[in-house]
Amino acid sequence: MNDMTPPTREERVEKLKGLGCSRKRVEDVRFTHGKGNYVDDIKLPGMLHGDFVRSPYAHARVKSIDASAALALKGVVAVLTAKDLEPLNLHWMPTLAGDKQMVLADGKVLFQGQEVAFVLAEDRYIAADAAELVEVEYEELPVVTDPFKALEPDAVELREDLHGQDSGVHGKRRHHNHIFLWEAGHKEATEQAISSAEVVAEEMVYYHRTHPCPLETCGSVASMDKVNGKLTVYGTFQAPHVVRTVASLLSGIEEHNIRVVSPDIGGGFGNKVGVYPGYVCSIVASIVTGRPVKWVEDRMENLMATAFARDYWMKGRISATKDGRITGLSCHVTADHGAFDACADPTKFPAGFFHIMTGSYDIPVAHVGVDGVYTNKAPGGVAYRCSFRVTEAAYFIERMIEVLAIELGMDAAELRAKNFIRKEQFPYHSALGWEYDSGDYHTAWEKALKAVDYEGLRREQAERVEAFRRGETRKLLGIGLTHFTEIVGAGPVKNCDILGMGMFDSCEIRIHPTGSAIARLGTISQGQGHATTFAQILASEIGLSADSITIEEGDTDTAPYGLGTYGSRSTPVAGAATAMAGRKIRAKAQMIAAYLLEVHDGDLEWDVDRFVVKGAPERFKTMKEIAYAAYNQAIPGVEPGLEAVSYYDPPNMTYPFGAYVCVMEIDVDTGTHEIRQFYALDDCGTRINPMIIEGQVHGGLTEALAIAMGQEIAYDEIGNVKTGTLMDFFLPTAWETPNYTTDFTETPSPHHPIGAKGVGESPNVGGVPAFSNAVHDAFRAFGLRQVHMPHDQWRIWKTAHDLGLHG
Ligand code: PCD
Ligand SMILES: [Cu+]
Repeated sequence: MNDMTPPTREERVEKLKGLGCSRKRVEDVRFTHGKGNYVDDIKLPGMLHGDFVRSPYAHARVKSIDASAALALKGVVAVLTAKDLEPLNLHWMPTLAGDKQMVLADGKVLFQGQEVAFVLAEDRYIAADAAELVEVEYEELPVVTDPFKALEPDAVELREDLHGQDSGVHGKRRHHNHIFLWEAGHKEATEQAISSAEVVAEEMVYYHRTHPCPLETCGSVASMDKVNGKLTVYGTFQAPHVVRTVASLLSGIEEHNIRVVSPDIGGGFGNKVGVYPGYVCSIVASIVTGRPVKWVEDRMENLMATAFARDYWMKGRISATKDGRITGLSCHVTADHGAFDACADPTKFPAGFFHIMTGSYDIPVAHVGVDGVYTNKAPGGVAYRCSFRVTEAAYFIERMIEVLAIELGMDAAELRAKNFIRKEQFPYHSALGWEYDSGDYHTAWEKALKAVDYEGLRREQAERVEAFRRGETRKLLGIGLTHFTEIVGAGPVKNCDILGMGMFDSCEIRIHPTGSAIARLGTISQGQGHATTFAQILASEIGLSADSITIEEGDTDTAPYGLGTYGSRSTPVAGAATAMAGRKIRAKAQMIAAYLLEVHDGDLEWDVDRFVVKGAPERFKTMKEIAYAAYNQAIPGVEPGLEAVSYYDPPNMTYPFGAYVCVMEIDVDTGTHEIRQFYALDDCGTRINPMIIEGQVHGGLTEALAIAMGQEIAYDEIGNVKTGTLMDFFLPTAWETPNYTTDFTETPSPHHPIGAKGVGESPNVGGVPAFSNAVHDAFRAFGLRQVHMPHDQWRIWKTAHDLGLHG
């Protein structure tokens, strides 16, 4: 009897494992069984291995390169230098930021670790041995690692190739080491607001240079099939289609003859957005030799030469009335871009979306100017879990708020609440030109403060300060607050592009006759779990269980064109494309169902996994039945098959937000810290998979912890990288990582088809200021205003020392 009972509506919904379900990650079976397929797992017959000779100097002329000893080593096939690439016009390559970058040293080197020669050998070890045997004669030149010194009149000219060029793609260059000045907002109005304000706080906020450091380093395997003229490139690419187009433009090989595959990727975090010399060299080497060529960098190469992030010196001024109403905000950034401007930003925005720097606050006027500067450091400027300089902006405003609170003698939580954009102001137009889609900051803030018992914490903190002053304790208590607004989902093609390619994204769906499906997207997961979550979006749209839907990404021969995964854009853009393609499937399915049920289209309504005749619930066709009919029944006026594709150009970006509180104990004598509590409330609109969101938040917070508390790419004055190994570059383990409490509110995006916003980057954007503000807050009672990150043990100790707390 029971077996005959049809499932209830709830049971049918549950079976879909659609939106809102904490579905287990389908990709993990493969990973936990050691069956992942990463670039380094790819082994092709006859494959050669490449390795770089890299510069030990930060700035030097390359007088000569002698490869004879290397070439004499058994198993060495070739040694490529800039001279070999020059006839192909590949000794330099364009960067994502409209600059150009040497592929191999052309006459000089500009940073330590720069690629000088590419050694090709029968195996990886021979290649490494041979690289040691290449004799390079260098003549050292003066080194500049400080962007302010780089702009002094007598500073050495770094980019001689640009000599005499007083403008670049982003406008005027006012000095030979200057790249651009980019501005937004109203300068005069802002100056006016600040100079006439009752209270002004001014501070230099430095967000240090760091590095995404994914577990898997960058690499590629290029294979030129000379017989049929087809080039296949496997690589750690966050944007495989863009790599295909660029490879075609640079090599002259027609695009249909290039196949780019991003296999499993062991973490991207922005590190794998850019194009690196290793990719170019492996491709050229394969074209020249006709054999597959693999290049995989090691950890030190990864830290030294690929993709730094941040390095922004942000000089800020914020003004307010005596009772704490913000009246203006100004910021001047000196941005250290290293030797080449290879920032991964949309063309129009050389400082990314830094002008989201007014944050969560209703600030009437603002102005920002960003000076890009060349120094003898590695190029990059990648997002590192933050869509295009948003983390710098969030750190800046969240520090400025704290400094203003000190200036006003006001509680920092109250100051924030007083200035939040109010719920009814959305869509909100910011002073720097953004349209925030939706938000409810006060609700999130109140929830957060209540969850941590904010007032109780402040009382405890005050008691602690007293006890410290009485000599009863050596530990201080810091309460780190942050309310951040993110901007993710680039987006609008009219505003955003990479190398001229507009930033839409795509999804193509094929429903199979038995009612299962494959969907392919222009994005590529690097650990985010797209195979799990995109199937969930579709399940809710088309009424087939997520378990019956395969998601495939990363192979340009099969996936529709897309701009890739970074800047938390997959959910806002490709996720929207997925929903829209699903709706096209449903529209056709409705016509088929109408035919099968012999009713008019309009007499049907969608119900979870079926079309039902209105008013006659016993008459329906399930999606499975419809799929079968689509292929096996002649339906007048309807083509066979059930497929759809959607290219989605988002009308706007999405603006996720969050409220974080970090409670930290600091030992004044040792400089050590202990995180007692970390509360993270995220609002990413409609939640697809709460479990994955929680994982994303944990991961992003841990990267934020790393950055705030110790991680850094540091240089000495002659340009040596001091943190080029995991001995010196802080990567937190379970030991350093605290417990996180996650929470949420849900304010859907009004323009996204399912209301979802991105979330992957939010915890980093909000996390860094929360950790840093906790350190600052612990010392507030003793007069600390601003101290630079990372807050490692030594720097915290030094802060205590400089404040006279060591007696
Ligand atoms: N509402 C919502 C949202 C979202 N989600 C989910 O979550 C994730 C994420 O998302 P998103 O936010 O959209 O993002 P995407 O695009 O996907 O991704 C990207 C990001 O992601 C993150 N995360 C991660 N994880 C992992 N594991 N790994 C990795 O690598 C990574 N990375 C990082 C980064 S850094 Mo950049 O690149 O810097 O710009 S950006 C980034 C996915 O899965 C999705 O689906 C859900 O569920 N819901
Ligand atoms: Cu960023």
